[in-house]
Amino acid sequence: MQARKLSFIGAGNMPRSIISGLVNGGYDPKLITASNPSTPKLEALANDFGINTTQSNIEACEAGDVIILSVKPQIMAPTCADLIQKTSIDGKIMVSIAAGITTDRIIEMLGNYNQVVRTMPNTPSSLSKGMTGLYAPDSVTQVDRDFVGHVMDHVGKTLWVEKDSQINIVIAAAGSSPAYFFLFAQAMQDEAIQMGLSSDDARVLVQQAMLGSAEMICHNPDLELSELRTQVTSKGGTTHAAITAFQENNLEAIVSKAMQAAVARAVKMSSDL
Ligand SMILES: NC(=O)C1=CN([C@@H]2O[C@H](COP(=O)(O)OP(=O)(O)OC[C@H]3O[C@@H](n4cnc5c(N)ncnc54)[C@H](OP(=O)(O)O)[C@@H]3O)[C@@H](O)[C@H]2O)C=CC1
Ligand SMILES: O=C(O)[C@@H]1CCC=N1
Repeated sequence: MQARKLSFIGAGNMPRSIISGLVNGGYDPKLITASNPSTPKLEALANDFGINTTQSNIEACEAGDVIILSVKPQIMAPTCADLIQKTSIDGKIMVSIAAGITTDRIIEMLGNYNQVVRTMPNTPSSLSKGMTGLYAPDSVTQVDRDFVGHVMDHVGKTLWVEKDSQINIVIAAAGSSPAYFFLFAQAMQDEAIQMGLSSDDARVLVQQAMLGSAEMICHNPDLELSELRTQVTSKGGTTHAAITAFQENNLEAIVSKAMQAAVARAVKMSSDL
């Protein structure tokens, strides 16, 4: 697939993760530009990955064929308004990574420009272990869908959804979920420290168990997750005691409530922004 020039508007945590995965995955850094109002993140991106940087969103937009709108949802509207007032976006593919802004709303923010792809990536993209959900309206050609999918394939796996609203499920299950796993890992590390291990030893135990478990899930696609759990759980043993404690304290209900809260927040943001 022919490479195209990518410009990121906003250079915070998420675009940095994508840029890291792209460059480490072989995307030519000379084809990547990022803009940001302050310079420290731009300097770090230029030093670490050799990409082009600018403090001007307009310059970044003019440099790119594919524009990745990477600002916080709350400033997406004024950022888009500024772009369409000061430069032409005709012929460009506009990609949003923002949570809680529907595709229709992005199109509206861009003055009814409908070459828009809505995506929801996550920060493991920095290690090319990301998960990105994508949605595009009928106005976007298959060639352009394929290109945006190809870009995000550089930083992990991709999943196209049929309806814009399903991006909110991607947020709950993958966009936000690295934070759930970090919280779980932190709670385990804290308890192992309480029980008498050093912080470093507690961390290595937790991180290696988490990594190995994730790898087992990936390498055993035909095994249900419940079966992988059963394989660890000896009758009358320690795992059974721990799992019983989780279930008596409604772990499944807590997870369900947390994912529903993420979706509800995205829906609320969509109505406010
Ligand atoms: N973090 C995550 O895990 C994920 C985030 N997202 C989405 O990614 C987007 C960015 O989030 P994230 O990177 O985490 O946010 P950050 O807070 O890390 O970064 C926001 C960046 O936007 C910059 N900025 C502020 N105003 C402007 C402007 N007018 N023009 C250009 N850049 C500006 C800020 O610059 P400065 O430092 O100078 O203020 C900052 O670098 C959001 O829409 C979020 O919903 C999606 C999936 C996952
Ligand atoms: O918390 C947020 O709103 C963003 C979107 C998904 C992850 N971070």
